[in-house]
Amino acid sequence: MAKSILLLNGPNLNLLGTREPHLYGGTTLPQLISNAEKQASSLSIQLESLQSNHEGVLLDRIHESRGKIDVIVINPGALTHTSVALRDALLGVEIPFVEVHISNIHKREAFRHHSYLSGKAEAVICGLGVYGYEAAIDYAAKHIKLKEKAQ
Ligand SMILES: O=C(O)[C@@H]1C=C(O)[C@@H](O)[C@H](O)C1
Repeated sequence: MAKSILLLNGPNLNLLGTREPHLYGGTTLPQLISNAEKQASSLSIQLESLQSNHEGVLLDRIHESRGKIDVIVINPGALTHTSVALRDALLGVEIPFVEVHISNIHKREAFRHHSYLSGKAEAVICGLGVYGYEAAIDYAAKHIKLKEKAQ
């Protein structure tokens, strides 16, 4: 079965490009997804993606990924700081994940400094702008290839 990455973006990330560009930059979500698809393809890895403003939709997509997705790259948006359910879903399907934040959450309001996911992530990338997604996908691909070699 082809190796695959699921790229998840949480609430308000559909506004990328116009949302607080001093924090999140000018790249739109469609541009970001297109770049990610091209990068994954160059690494011979399938990429699926979903953005949702609804926690349950993200949870359902994670559940559906069990046994089908090799690594999840997720920017949970504000759910980072609030959602035990999202942490439980990721742990529940036993799929390794990489956490991405466009901004440096540790340089922002105190309520953004805590993540319910970071303690279980393979890696946490924040503050690199949208390049963080490129780094995360590169890391995820390496994780997949290392796992293939070990088998
Ligand atoms: O930097 C980001 O990508 C994260 C995106 C959001 O929407 C915020 O709620 C997070 O606090 C930070």
